[in-house]
Amino acid sequence: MSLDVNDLVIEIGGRRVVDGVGFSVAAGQRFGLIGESGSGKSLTTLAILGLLPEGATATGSIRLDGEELLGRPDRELAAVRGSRIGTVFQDPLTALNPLRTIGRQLVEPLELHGGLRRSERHDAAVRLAELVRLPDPERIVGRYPHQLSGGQRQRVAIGIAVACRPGLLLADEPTTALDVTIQAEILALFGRLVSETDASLVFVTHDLAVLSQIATDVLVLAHGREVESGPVEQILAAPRHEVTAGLVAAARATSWRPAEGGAA
Ligand SMILES: Nc1ncnc2c1ncn2[C@@H]1O[C@H](COP(=O)(O)OP(=O)(O)OP(=O)(O)O)[C@@H](O)[C@H]1O
Repeated sequence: MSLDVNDLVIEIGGRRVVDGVGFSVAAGQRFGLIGESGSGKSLTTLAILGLLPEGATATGSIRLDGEELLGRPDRELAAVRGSRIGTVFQDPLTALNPLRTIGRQLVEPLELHGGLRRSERHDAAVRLAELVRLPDPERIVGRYPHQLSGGQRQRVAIGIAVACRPGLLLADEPTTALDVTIQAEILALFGRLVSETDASLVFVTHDLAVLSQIATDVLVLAHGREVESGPVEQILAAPRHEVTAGLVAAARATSWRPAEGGAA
C-alpha cells in the first residue's frame, strides 16, 4: 500500500509545529522518519492516522493508495485505522486495556473489521499469539497485560497491529521503552512480519542505529521541517546536514547491534 504525504502543515495554538513535510512510501517499502525530540515525527504520524490532538489543524495532503485521508470524517478514518493501517506505539502498557485478556485484545481488530465470529475467537487469538512468538500461546491468551513482561506486551501490541493484515504499518519508537536485548528481538520480529505480510512501513525513531536495521530510506526532520532525505546507507555514510551528522555520531556511539538472523 503506498503512502504520499505532501506539504503537510500542522499548527497548534497558532504555532507551526510541522512545516511543509512531504515524503512517499511505495508499496512494500520500509521508510523511516527520524529527528530529535520535538522535531514533529509523532504529530506527522498522528496526522496520517487522523488522531491529532484537540486544537491541532492540518493542511496539505495525505494519500493512501491515492485516496486522500486528510479532512475525511472521523468515522471513515476509524475504519481505516486497524484495518488498512496497523500501529505500534512506544509504551505497550498504555496501548493495552488492563481489564481485558490478551486474547480478547489480539482479536479485537478482527471483530471490528473482519467480522470474526465468537466461536472463532479463541483459535484466532492463539494463531496471532503464535505469529508474534509469545510463549505458551494457549495459556497466554487468557492472561492480562500486567501478567506479561514489557517485551511480551509489545509482542501483543504488534499482534494487534498486524491482525487484519494492514497494507501499512506505522511504528512510533516501538522499541524505545524496552531493555536493550529485548529491543533487538522485537525489531527482528517486526522486520519479519513486515516482510511476510508485504506491508509498507513507516518507522519513527530518534535512533539511526535502530532505523538502519529496519528501514531502507529515511527523512530527517528538525523543528518540523525536512532537513534531508535519502537511502539510510547514504545518509549514514555522508550526512549533509549538521542535525543528521549529530544523529550519525550518536548511532556510531551505540554499541548495540541486533541479533543476527533474527532472534524473533
Ligand atoms: N498536544 C500538543 N499541544 C501543544 N504542542 C504540542 C502537542 N503535541 C506536540 N506539540 C509540539 O509539537 C512539536 C512536535 O512534537 P512531536 O511530538 O511531533 O515531536 P517528536 O519529534 O515526535 O518528539 P518526541 O521524539 O519527543 O516524541 C513539539 O514542539 C511539541 O512541543
